Amino acid sequence: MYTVKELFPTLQGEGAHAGRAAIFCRFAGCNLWSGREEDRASAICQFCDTDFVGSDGIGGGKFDNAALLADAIEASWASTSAGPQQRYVVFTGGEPLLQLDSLLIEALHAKQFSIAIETNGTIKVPKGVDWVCVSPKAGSNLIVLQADEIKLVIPQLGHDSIERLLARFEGMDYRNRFLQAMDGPQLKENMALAVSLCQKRPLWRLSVQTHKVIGIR
Ligand SMILES: C[S@@+](CC[C@H](N)C(=O)[O-])C[C@H]1O[C@@H](n2cnc3c(N)ncnc32)[C@H](O)[C@@H]1O
Ligand SMILES: Nc1nc2[nH]cc(C(=O)O)c2c(=O)[nH]1
Ligand code: SF4
Ligand SMILES: [Mg+2]
Repeated sequence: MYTVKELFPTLQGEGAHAGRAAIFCRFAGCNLWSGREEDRASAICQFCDTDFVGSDGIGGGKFDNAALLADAIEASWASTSAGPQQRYVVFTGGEPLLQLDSLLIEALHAKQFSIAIETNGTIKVPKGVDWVCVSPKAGSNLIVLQADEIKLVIPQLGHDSIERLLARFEGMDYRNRFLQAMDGPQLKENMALAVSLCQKRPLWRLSVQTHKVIGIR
């Protein structure tokens, strides 16, 4: 059984694949926050911009098996009139690795989908995922030490220690490195910090949450 908060066609808004047509499958639940506002201040991850509780969003629901969820993802792709080429699904959440498993990966590969994940990097990635974006969270135990993409939301630590953190990630096996300004009341300041860090440390590129800028989901 898979619990999906929402399932919708859109464009990937962030990172190396920004602008690419994708189905977003947002799984319910996360291991770093309950999703309840009253727990936010005591959570390991406190800045989340997403509602991932329950299965009541657009296209959400409980799917009894991998075949049923893969069919729903395929139907969502077809709903945009896209043909069978370039099929792409992004699993996010919440934390998708609490639910994504080899049965679902196989069912989607059988339908010629490329599979991407957005993960906090605390859970082992199953075989067969085609694109891994890891977004480490301060205070969590990062175990995904190799990925296609790292997308670090800043600031999560004092400004001095951000540069030490960047230096550490520069020495690791991430093929694309992005900084993303933390959304919220300080977005403007955070964006200025991200821009200046990208200028100072050109191994990093800026990831703008383009879907928010243009008003799509
Ligand atoms: C909602 S998370 C879900 C996937 C996974 N749990 C993770 O944290 O990577 C999706 C992406 O949004 C980023 N994100 C969450 N809250 C944000 C915020 N307030 N500002 C900018 N990015 C944020 C996360 O770091 C992650 O890259
Ligand atoms: N369009 C769009 N792109 C995204 N990239 C990462 C997202 C996420 O919440 O994981 C996201 C999202 O929610 N919408
Ligand atoms: S780890 Fe991801 S889904 Fe979980 S609370 Fe943090 S940003 Fe949100
Ligand atoms: Mg999002």
